[in-house]
Amino acid sequence: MTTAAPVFKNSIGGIWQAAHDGRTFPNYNPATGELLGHFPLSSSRDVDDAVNAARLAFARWRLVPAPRRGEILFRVGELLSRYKEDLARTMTREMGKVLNETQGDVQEGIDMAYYMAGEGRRLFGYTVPVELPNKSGMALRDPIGVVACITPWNFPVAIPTWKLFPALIAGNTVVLKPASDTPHSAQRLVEILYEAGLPEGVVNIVFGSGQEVGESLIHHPDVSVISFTGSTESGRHVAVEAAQALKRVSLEMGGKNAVIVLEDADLDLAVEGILWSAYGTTGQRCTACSRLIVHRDVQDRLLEKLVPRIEGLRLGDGLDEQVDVGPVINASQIEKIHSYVEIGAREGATLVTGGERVAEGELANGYFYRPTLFKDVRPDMRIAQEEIFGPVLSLIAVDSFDEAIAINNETKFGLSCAIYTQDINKTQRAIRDLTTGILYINSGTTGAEIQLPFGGTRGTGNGHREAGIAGLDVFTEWKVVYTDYSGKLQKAQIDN
Ligand SMILES: NC(=O)C1=CN([C@@H]2O[C@H](COP(=O)(O)OP(=O)(O)OC[C@H]3O[C@@H](n4cnc5c(N)ncnc54)[C@H](OP(=O)(O)O)[C@@H]3O)[C@@H](O)[C@H]2O)C=CC1
Ligand SMILES: O=C(O)CCC(=O)C(=O)O
Repeated sequence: MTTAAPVFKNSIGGIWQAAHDGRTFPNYNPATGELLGHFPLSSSRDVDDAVNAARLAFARWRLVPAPRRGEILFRVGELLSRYKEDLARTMTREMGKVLNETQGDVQEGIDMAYYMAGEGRRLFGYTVPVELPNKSGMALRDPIGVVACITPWNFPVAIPTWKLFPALIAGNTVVLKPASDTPHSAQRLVEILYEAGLPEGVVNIVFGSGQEVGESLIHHPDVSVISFTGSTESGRHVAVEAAQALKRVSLEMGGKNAVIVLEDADLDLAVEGILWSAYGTTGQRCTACSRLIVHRDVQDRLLEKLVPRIEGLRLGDGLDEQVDVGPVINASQIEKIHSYVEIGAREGATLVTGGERVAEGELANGYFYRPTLFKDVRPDMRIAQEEIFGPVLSLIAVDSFDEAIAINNETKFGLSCAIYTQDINKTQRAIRDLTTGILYINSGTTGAEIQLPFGGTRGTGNGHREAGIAGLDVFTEWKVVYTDYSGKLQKAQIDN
């Protein structure tokens, strides 16, 4: 017996509803090709409704005391914990990464919920002395208004929570536009928010394309803040368009992250870090390692240990617990990955392993790509400079620590970086000289924690950070309050 794929709806003003014109788009499993459901293919009319609902809800939500807002987020954390397994399976089905990674993705949402719930009882401002007697000065955080959150497919729960929860605790309301490749995970997240007691309209979700829903959101006059994660191309476009209306924009975009292995490194430790940073999530993390900068003295020994481990990675459906590496997200992504492999070969890099699509047996209906390693890569090659977002690693041999640092710093991105060495002096110099948002010493380039700021230098972003206290800066406006309780015009006020 076959059951029809379910049809999902937008949530606007707390009511689940179809798109105005009733259009839908399908959602498929990238490992099997199975049809998972249909989601509204929304238009600017649906965006108008959602922004209007968020605008109306803002008038009330900003007045809810922050500790009460925090209690709702705490309940969200509890519900996410309760549904963790189910959510992880939903995510693996629509996105492909293996179950322990999708569990980790949900866990980041849980961590963020509890963390921001705590912020509800802090939201620290500060007081400082002012120049006159009987006068005080303080700075406090105000919410801004309606926030548009535009999110990618690689962290379908975690990344929305990194945006939603700080926005909400600060008293803003939200319209979420999730990636078209992972609508179901986002739909479940919004259901959970309402189950936790969020008032109607405080979070709205509108499904549909970047071209239509995304564009309408970034141009909407009542959207005050745009928080975007995705490609450099889309992020730049969002920033340019939003600049016309002087909207606040936070961008989190690509990476070309390196693992640096120095001549004194513990190579077994390095192999573990490289393997999971380069091929975990099938290389589809903005923090994934795609450059391996290795001191020439240890290159051969490292390859001897690393290559068999790469070739031993098991590809398959992420729901199977024996599988290490799931599919890539969709057809255009697998074409992009393969085109970069061809570019690498043309540029003169040596293919050590991988370099092909796998479509045999159980893998026939999915988008599987063999974990790939190039060596003899020069730092100026396109495979060493451009974000591929797939399981492709480029080894660049160097002769010194200084050369490794310089090569790391010479890409247009600067998100994360790892260095393997036993030399404390070199780790200190690495901390000083690597221009990176996140530095890992003796562990891989992935594994960010939500209590610390997340984001990068150069073209990775536009200077903002997500998570930690810094994550609140995007969603709050500083307000300064002076109170004069002297009851008279003071001399220094006249002198000024
Ligand atoms: N830094 C990161 O974490 C990520 C980086 N990437 C990079 O991006 C590449 C392409 O991935 P892709 O998903 O296409 O990334 P996009 O930048 O196209 O998508 C990210 C989000 O932006 C939306 N969007 C697309 N165009 C617009 C627009 N004009 N206005 C407003 N919103 C828009 C998308 O909607 P829709 O899904 O409907 O197109 C999605 O919700 C990857 O190969 C990788 O290099 C991708 C994902 C995450
Ligand atoms: O690797 C991590 O720790 C976080 C990765 C991430 O958020 C991303 O790839 O977008």
